[in-house]
Amino acid sequence: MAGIADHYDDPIHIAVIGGTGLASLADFTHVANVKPSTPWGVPSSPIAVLHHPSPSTGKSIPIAFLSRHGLHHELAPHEVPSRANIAALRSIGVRTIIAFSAVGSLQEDIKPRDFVVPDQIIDRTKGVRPFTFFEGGMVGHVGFADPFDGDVGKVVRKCGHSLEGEGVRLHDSGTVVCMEGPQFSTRAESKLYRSWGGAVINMSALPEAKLAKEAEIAYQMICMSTDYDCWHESGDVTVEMVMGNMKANAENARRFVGAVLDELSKEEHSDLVLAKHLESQTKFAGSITAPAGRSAEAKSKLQWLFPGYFD
Ligand SMILES: CSC[C@H]1O[C@H](OP(=O)(O)O)[C@H](O)[C@@H]1O
Ligand SMILES: Nc1ncnc2[nH]cnc12
Repeated sequence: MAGIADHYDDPIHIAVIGGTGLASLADFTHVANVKPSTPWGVPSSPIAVLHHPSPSTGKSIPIAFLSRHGLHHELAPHEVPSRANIAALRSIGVRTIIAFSAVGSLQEDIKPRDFVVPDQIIDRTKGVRPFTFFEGGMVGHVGFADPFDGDVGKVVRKCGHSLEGEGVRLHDSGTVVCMEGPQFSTRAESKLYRSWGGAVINMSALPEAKLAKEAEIAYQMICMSTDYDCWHESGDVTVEMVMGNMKANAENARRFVGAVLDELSKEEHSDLVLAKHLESQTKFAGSITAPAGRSAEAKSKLQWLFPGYFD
């Protein structure tokens, strides 16, 4: 692409992971495309570096944008290289991720096109997706009680509420059920998830959120409801339904993400976006394997991801 660099030298602290129907962000200046290669492979798409003027200083803040399913939605949920995505983002300096997801609603009150900022996850993936950086000779156990970052979540909720009345309807909390897919749920499963208190359902929250937690990245998902899955009498979910609602509300989704980026780019949030509150957690969580038991391969991969942690 003319005028777009293939490298970017300054660290980038904030990233957006775009999902179904959100493959780019308008209204930002696209300055570079970077393609970091990681010990876990290459990310889903080139990482676009976008310039965004900080509302408090007017200075340009770089934002990384990664398309979860690839530039043309060619990766199924179980094919998304989440380890490479998270490792690549961390390697360019990212410590805060706003992840966007199209979801089915499991509750009457969460209508198609409503937004939900979830606070919990139920894991219904089937173990076929690589879900940890700690394996093959180095064991690590990070806490995952709160899969989303409370402080980033507060900022996201405030921004969402500021757009209410302009077409945005926001639910402040909810449990996202992450299923394996790619087929949608059976009616019995959908009803079961409702009985468990699930608010919305997708195929993408995991292992992304687990890997972000291991990588000491403050991670918050923004969900946009696109359908009532198959429990509701209004009709079963289809891809047309999902894409139709995504398209119809894409402008609101972009405005929501834009408002969050405006807010996070303010000087007052500089420690938050660097996730200072998470720093070094994984150093301790990942030091359970005694040095004599650490395999050279596992160690070198983790040294790549966490320079200085496991020397
Ligand atoms: C096209 S419907 C199923 C698909 O949509 C969601 O994608 P994303 O979370 O990346 O927005 C869901 O998780 C499935 O991958
Ligand atoms: N009903 C549904 N189930 C799983 N993922 C989805 N993404 C959007 N709608 C969905």
